[in-house]
Amino acid sequence: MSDTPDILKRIVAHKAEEVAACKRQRPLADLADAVGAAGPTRGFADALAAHIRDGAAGVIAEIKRASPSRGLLRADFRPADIAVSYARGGAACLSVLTDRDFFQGDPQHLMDARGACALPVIRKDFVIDPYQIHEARAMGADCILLIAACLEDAALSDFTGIARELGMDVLLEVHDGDELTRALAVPARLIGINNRNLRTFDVSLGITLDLLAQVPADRLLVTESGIHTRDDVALMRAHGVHAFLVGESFMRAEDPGAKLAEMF
Ligand SMILES: O=C(O)c1ccccc1NCC(=O)[C@H](O)[C@H](O)COP(=O)(O)O
Repeated sequence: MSDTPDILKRIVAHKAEEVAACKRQRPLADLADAVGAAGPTRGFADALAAHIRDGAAGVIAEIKRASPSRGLLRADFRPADIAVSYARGGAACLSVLTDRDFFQGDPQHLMDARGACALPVIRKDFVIDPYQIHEARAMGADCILLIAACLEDAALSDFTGIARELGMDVLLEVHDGDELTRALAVPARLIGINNRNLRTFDVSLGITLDLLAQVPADRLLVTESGIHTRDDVALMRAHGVHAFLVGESFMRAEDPGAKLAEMF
């Protein structure tokens, strides 16, 4: 794929234009009312931890129509129905893509999914500006994703603080040892190790296995991407990794929640 090597750069550059347009349309001050009306958060990290404490896997089940690496994943795409199916299948939390241009996502997908069940939801997008954190809460999100590869140290720390002030958890995502070192300097409870290299799209579960020893016990490690089989789940759990973020395998299944129950 000719456009893969710079996909993260392209997404971030595009995101800056998108955020600037959103700010013009709906200034931060206007978001405050929606943030106030959003109601309490549902406790994303707590829900994951509770599943694991009970001996189960903590599954963050993803709702995404398409991705840059895989193209269209699901033609029959109804976020509310998928959310209900995931809740029935035993998910601890939901992840909903809100990026329109690269994932065919939409903020409405998050609102529909969250409205259809009682599960906490992470806004899965490329956060590069505090505006998006307020926007996330305004649309109901209980957690945001921060990607170490997209943000300087100061932003990782500041954005985590803003999310916490708004009552949200943060899933701080890394892909290598340097990013993990930077992430551990930030008081985010959830550390995501993405098995997918977001620049080349290579996926290897070895990324989690190589880095997991460096994650202290007071952080909750989430393995992300490339989990497709019961063997993948068993491999991770045998290494003490009990929290998972899974998208593609569920999205390609006719009944995503049944697929979740079967794999976990
Ligand atoms: O998946 C992509 O193509 C992608 C490209 C650029 C940035 C992020 C991308 N994916 C986000 C994710 O990492 C996954 O949605 C998530 O971890 C679930 O992975 P999977 O189970 O493999 O769908």
